[in-house]
Amino acid sequence: MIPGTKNNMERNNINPQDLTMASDANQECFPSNDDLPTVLLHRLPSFNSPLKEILQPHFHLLDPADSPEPASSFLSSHAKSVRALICLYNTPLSAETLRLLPSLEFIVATSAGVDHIDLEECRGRGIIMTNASKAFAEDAADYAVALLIDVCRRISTADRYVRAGLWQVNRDYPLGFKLGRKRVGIVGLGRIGFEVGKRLEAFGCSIAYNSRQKKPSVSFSYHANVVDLAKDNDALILCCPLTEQTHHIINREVLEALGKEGVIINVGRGALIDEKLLVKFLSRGDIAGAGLDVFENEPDVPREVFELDNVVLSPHRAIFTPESLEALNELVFTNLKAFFSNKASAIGL
Ligand SMILES: O=CC(=O)O
Repeated sequence: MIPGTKNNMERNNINPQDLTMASDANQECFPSNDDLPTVLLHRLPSFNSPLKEILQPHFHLLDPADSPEPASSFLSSHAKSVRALICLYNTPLSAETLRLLPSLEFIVATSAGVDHIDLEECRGRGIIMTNASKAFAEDAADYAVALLIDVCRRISTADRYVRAGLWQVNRDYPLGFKLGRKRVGIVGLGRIGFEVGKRLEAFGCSIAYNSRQKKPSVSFSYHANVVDLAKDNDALILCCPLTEQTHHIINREVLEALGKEGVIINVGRGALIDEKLLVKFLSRGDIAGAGLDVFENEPDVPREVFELDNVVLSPHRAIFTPESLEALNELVFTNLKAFFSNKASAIGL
């Protein structure tokens, strides 16, 4: 266990059973330094992480950035021994890079979304992969709800109004909309979507969702397609992964179905929405507003939305808090330990 993380484990519902197995495994499987499994830290040079210090005593950790060699030649000399890879945040992981790693069995993605990883290559080779939604779900869900409240009640706009000294000039600041009793449709009911639903139920909203399959254990109402979900709800919250099937899942038909009073919140990926079209709908008042944490070409944001008071913008930060990052470190450590102790069932997905 990583010291000082007990509170986070409780907060993030990491199963202590997993950790027990992982620490037993530590004693069983890593008797000497020579036997440590080789784990590659795959990261853009700008990404740093305390994971390195945490993992170094337990694994033979390779970080190409530590070597004077260029990353490509570093990989050709060390790649054969790599059994696990940590893909830090959205560092692209192509089929070409994966093919340099013939012994790779396990990928630990430190992100919730894995659209930057060549999944077809992973599937073809039977490489096991975990993502980090378990560590990030609660914070991402809080943020999605915060964006929805902000758009409905015009909080960011009100802040700008007060700071600009407009309150003194005009006391008639326009009213926002009540959130309670609104109908909210969640697109993608994974860990994050489910946490969003739980939170909004407590606000008195009715919750519906669309996902690939109906979830038998969930009481929210299921819609098999997103157009119907949009038609029947006041707001859509996007929490699904970006795949070929979900690219531009929010298209003209969905935006028209959502209608003039509708609000859209995106904490998934920018390309879930046809962004150019969204800008048109927002500018013309064909939907009521949007809260966007993600964009199609980050960090570029369409300039037209800067002028729009019905849009709340955020720089892809929904998942991040110091607490979620600590939970992420715990999760990565636990999963690697579980994997290398042949206790794949203990991997926290
Ligand atoms: O957007 C963030 C993530 O996918 O982790």
